[in-house]
Amino acid sequence: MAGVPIWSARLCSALLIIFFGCSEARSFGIDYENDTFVLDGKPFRYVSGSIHYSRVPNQYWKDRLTKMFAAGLNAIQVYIPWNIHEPFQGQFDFSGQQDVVAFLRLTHSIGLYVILRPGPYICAEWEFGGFPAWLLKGNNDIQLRSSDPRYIKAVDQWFDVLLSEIAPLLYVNGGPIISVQVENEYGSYFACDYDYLRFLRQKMIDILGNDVVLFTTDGDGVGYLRCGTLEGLYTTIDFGITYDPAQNFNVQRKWEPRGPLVNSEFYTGWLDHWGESHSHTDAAAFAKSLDLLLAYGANVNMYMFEGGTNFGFWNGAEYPPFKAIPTSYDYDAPLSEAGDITEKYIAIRQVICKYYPPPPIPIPPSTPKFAYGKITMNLVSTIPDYLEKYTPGGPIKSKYPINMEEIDHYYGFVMYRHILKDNVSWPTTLDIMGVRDRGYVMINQIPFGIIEREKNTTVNIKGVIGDYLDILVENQGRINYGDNMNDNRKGLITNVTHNGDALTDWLIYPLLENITLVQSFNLKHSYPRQNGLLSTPALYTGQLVVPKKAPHPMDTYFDMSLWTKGQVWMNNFNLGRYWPAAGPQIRLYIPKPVLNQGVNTVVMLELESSPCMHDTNCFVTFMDQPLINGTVHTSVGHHHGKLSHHGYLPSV
Ligand SMILES: CCCC/N=C1\SC[C@@H]2[C@H](O)[C@H](O)[C@@H](O)CN12
Repeated sequence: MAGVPIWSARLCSALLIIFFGCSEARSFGIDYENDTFVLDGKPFRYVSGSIHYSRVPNQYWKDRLTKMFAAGLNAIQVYIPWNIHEPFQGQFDFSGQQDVVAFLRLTHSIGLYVILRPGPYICAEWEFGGFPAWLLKGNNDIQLRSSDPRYIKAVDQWFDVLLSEIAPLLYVNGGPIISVQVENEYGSYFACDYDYLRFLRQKMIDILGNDVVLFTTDGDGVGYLRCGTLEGLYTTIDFGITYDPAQNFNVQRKWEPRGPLVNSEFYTGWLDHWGESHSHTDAAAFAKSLDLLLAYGANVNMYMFEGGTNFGFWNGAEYPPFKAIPTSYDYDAPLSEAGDITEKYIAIRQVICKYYPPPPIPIPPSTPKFAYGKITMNLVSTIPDYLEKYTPGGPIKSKYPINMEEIDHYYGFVMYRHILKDNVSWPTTLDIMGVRDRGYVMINQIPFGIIEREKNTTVNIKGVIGDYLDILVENQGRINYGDNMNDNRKGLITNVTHNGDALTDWLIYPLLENITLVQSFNLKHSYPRQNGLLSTPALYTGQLVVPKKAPHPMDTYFDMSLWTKGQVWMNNFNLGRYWPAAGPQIRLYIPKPVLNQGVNTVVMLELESSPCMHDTNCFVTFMDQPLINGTVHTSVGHHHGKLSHHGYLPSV
């Protein structure tokens, strides 16, 4: 699809002026003499906040954006994740939760301008930094974020489609978009490929025209700006709390001696990792620093203002070492994950009101939360028993294991099955170096251990000819930052070996894209085996009954603190990953739009250790309070010392 030429968008704008007598052409630019942005010829400073439409249910977009307007912001900053809009190469989705145009129009209607960050790379603790995983299929040595022609071809096609959607929403064309970022902290990446930046700049100009402010953002260090900036793109920086803005902005002034001062990511909080304490930034300290920045005349975007949730499999990861991001992206932001007003929100609003008239609307209330209480969960099937029924088309057969990208299964789980060709006595050690990222090893459904990338990639087994060696692999999220982003393939990316010899002939089952099938299961003979603390990965279901009267349903929180690690769906909506055994997140946010009045169906995949082995604990609880700062355990999953190699079949 060719990009819509800019003249057509410009023509629309001109016709608006002619036929509707708009008094003057709209304009947004930079006044280098007075070191300011200018909007329709008048000095303009933005006080902005970041929100990601992909992390907030679209039914709640208006609630969060209105709260941002009520805080005194005049703009929002938003990323566009490429992977939610082009799930398969050449297949585009801008509908429903992906309707970015609707989100931008809604933002405009509320009275907020937009600072757009279309990437193509966005970082953001988002899966693969926004890149679609199909970029890695077959391209074993693709160099992302460079002039690699394979990468450029994919970006070119994507930007033709995306920027054509965006052009009519530029400020000059009657929309809210006042500026557009090129790439993202490119100076932090090793490639330093100026031709790549020049390609992006030209692509944006070709479709968006010359009347939009294009800018870059990098950490406030000379080392970052050396490779992150480009002629024709306005240089901005990002940094957290400071009590000496001059020192921070001196770095920007080395590249932009004149023009507006801009902190594009003023950190209100910070990201979390499973197994590490929840991040916190003091509200008063942040407010004091914001006051100094506004007094200094800076343009500020607060990152994040509304963090939201990594629903589904959309979280990213840090590397090295590999550390996955939790489901909650609360970020200790002024608006909580559920959009609740916080102390930090009030403190920020008070500071903004020192510089601008108070917003013309009251602060909207936090949405009500309800504790729906405890429900019993029931076993549906172990994953090995589920395989035959779930994949009617049968598994993929291969001599050696195949990584997820090659089988066009990009997110979630894959089961790799090998039927033993020899009797192997205890302890036979398997090397599974290429596990990406975490694997659950079974013999005939008996757990024999957990393997983890770069931490523990060997497991001892025993078995006889014909036994099933099953390895259930979880893709915990692709690395979203740093120089290792090209190495992001998932599943088993190398062979499984014993004494250096590769095991051959594998059956490969992509898992759990369509959770609706789980409801049709009634496998009586299926029950989890237990070995030490581990139980066979298995599916469980339960029913939550919500009163059939207003104000139900309401937001609620899913507490599975007796469970260990897995995935959970509500009414087939993928709420995300849970890992209370690691923390700090102990409960998952369930937004009201996911629930129905009446019966709601929960499905859980418990990977490690089910509480249902002891009938009394097979339940989950719905609470009215979040819990994302719980106890953390870094040495999670290392049950090996407690495994016996006999395994036993408990009575279930
Ligand atoms: C020390 C690593 C810095 C990497 N940059 C980060 S971590 C949190 C934020 C978000 O990822 C944001 O998307 C980045 O642009 C900047 N940043």
